[in-house]
Amino acid sequence: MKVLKFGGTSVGSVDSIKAVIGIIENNLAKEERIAVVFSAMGGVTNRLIEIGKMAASGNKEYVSFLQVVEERHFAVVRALIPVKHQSSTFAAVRGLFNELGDILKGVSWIRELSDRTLDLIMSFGERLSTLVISEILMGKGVNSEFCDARHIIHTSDQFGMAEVDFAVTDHQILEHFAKSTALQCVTGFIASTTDGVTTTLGRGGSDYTASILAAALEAECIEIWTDVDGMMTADPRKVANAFTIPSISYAEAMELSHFGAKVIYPPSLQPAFAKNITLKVLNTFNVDFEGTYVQKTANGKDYAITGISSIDEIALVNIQGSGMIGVAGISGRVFTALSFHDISVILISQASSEHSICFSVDPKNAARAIEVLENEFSSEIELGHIDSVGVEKNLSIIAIVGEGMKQSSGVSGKLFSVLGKNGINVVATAQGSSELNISVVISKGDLSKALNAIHGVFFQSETRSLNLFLVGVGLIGGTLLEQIKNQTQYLREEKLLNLNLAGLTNTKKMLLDADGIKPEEWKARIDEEGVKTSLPAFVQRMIELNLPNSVFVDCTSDKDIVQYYHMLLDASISVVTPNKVANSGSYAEYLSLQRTALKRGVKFLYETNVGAGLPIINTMQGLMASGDKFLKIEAILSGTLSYLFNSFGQGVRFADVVREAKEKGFTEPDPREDLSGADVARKILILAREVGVPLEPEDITIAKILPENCLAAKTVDDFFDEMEKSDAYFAELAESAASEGKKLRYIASLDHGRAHVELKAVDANHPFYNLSGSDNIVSFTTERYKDRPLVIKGPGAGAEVTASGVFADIMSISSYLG
Ligand SMILES: NC(=O)c1ccc[n+]([C@@H]2O[C@H](COP(=O)([O-])OP(=O)(O)OC[C@H]3O[C@@H](n4cnc5c(N)ncnc54)[C@H](O)[C@@H]3O)[C@@H](O)[C@H]2O)c1
Ligand SMILES: N[C@@H](CCO)C(=O)O
Ligand code: NA
Repeated sequence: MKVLKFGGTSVGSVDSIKAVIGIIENNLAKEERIAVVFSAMGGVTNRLIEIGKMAASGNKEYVSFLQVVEERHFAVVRALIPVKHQSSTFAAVRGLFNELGDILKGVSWIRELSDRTLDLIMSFGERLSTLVISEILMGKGVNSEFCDARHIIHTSDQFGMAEVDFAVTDHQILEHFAKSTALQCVTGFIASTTDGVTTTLGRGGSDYTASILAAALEAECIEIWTDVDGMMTADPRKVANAFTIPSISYAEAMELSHFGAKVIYPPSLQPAFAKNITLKVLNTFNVDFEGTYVQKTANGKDYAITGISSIDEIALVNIQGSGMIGVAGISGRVFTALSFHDISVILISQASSEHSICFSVDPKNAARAIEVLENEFSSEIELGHIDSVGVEKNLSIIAIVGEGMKQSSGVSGKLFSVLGKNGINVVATAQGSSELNISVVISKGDLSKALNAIHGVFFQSETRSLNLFLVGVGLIGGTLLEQIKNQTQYLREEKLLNLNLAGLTNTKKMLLDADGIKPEEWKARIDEEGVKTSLPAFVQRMIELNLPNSVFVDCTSDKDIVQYYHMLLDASISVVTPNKVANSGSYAEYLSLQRTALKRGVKFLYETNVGAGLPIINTMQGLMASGDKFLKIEAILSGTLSYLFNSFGQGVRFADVVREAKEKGFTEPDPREDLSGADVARKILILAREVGVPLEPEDITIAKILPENCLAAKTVDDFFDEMEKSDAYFAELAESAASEGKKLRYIASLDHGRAHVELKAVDANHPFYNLSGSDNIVSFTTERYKDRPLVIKGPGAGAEVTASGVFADIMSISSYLG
């Protein structure tokens, strides 16, 4: 025996009823013995309540509202019952509406709507839907019978939420089902007293009907047919990656639905649970989908938790005072007073200091809760033993639920760590000793971010997202987008990582889209949908979006952008950049960025500030963290200058090689920065700071490469003109080095806390002699690398290597976020 229950959406329209009939016929074809329970057509119960209230208030418009409800039922009859059988069904439906019309007329006369009358009015919803569907089945030749549950389920006269008399009910169900072999189409939700007065079963009433039947008939299974794919790991409207939980225990289902998962209402399934009857939650609109099995114990688990659920809005009430410490009975009084005033408490937390108790309630009860407690403790408040009672609003609760967390360590660690890494403050927390549920109270504005971030870490085999916001789509930014485009599939398939480009701006236009901008479409989309660029607006919008795992990527050389780094890091958004401006300003600024990132638990990464993609800064940070001491740094840090000195010589003009370097993407957007030595000076400054030497920009001495006329050039074009004029000067430089068998090298060094940059001619014995192309080289002499220095060498400029260094920083944030 199997009991099938179809909810309001499943019987809400002609098409959905067709699907329902198909499901029933399938089951009958398998020669399964089944019983079916129906809710009222979707929305009808609420409509009937409204109509009843209108009638009671003397509003005659209820008549036309009722006609609309009637027409919905007629439409189903017309569509699904063969014409020659329609008239008897129409007559029966009309008969019910006449009866309901009379009742409502009475209500409008006496202007009173008791709970008892309301139950009677509501009962028409299920009576109508079930009658019509049983007629449709009969029209299709199915041997079926309409069963008015008021004849078999008997209850107390607590209208609105009547209590079932199981002794009588079970007996009547068995007797009724023994009488006939026809398929029973049973009205959900409704029952009656032993005197035959109509009652209803309260929230989840039709599930309750199915459960009562299944328990009495000792069914193997109840199928709850609804409009979603079973119970999900999280609310799919809030978490796009949520997926169906294949198997869940009764206890877990209880916990999840207490915290807002509305697919089933477990208290109404208690009779079935008590008899270990399996429950399946299935989708009428996706018949072949497996759905969710709800059983006493769930089948093997793939994840540490089973699901996440939340209550969007709660208020947190806090009562505290030194007079509470060690005093018995305070919490008893708190909760007795609340229960006396019918205020339901959602979560309770008390720290072991006993100094305060906090609990959360529905916000609409918050003011009353305070009043109740201030009354209860008025004398303690007066004596100062209890401070006044406080309330905090605009909060949400998130609960992670699962039997898997019992006696397994690390679950709460993971929860709090992902919240921390996303800058989400936990206001209160509670975990019962059943270890089935850990609840956290957070700010309402962080709810969506928190749900997505938590879902990401606990359901890892589902793809996680990293949200990127890119500023500057020039050489490096553009190349980065190209690299991301080419890696998207690999990252998704192999690393289960979705790089979601959520925002993009160039100097003209900007575009933000939380759902992502495909890298291959960015140009077209920014053209069509972009709005005028405004960096403050971009940053503000990003912060407002409040997406989890957000990373700001600055691929400009903009000097003013840096002011936003603080704001971003402070909002727990990581920053990745090849732009050296932030780290080469004042030391105080450098330090404060480092501190802010640390404080907020996010990352500020800038590996490409020095040597492009070469692992220079990471290596230094690793050595520093592990306690090595830097004694000396010597380095060639300009890809552009390296290329120049490797390429120009006999017959090659200096200005032409600079042009080549620019074309190859080695130079700064303004090549004067490279040739003036400024770029190298910034880099050695950054390296000095990385090893704890607090230098300021003016502390670096820079030897000039260029003659005065070049340095004085006002524009980049003038600059090239001046270099052409200075050809003889450069030729002389190159020849004098070559004549001694030497090569020119622009070497930066840090020694005994002093940094300088100088132009040297080095011979073949010098370790920096053998370089080619845009090679950089750094040589670290440290306490651990004393006899032979640690050397890192390779191409230190260019679009591909720089963009891939930026990409690597982004990837390291993704692994940090887990
Ligand atoms: N080229 C290299 O080898 C290399 C290596 C390491 C680091 N870097 C650094 O990478 C950064 C980018 O270099 P690039 O070669 O791509 O420069 P680029 O001039 O090609 O690109 C920068 C882009 O940013 C845009 N931009 C500037 N300010 C902006 C703002 N406020 N809002 C939006 N867009 C803005 C510009 O219009 C330009 O399109 C620089 O900081 C550079 O120092 C470059
Ligand atoms: N312009 C820089 C790019 C790398 O920072 C260089 O030439 O080295
Ligand atoms: Na680097």
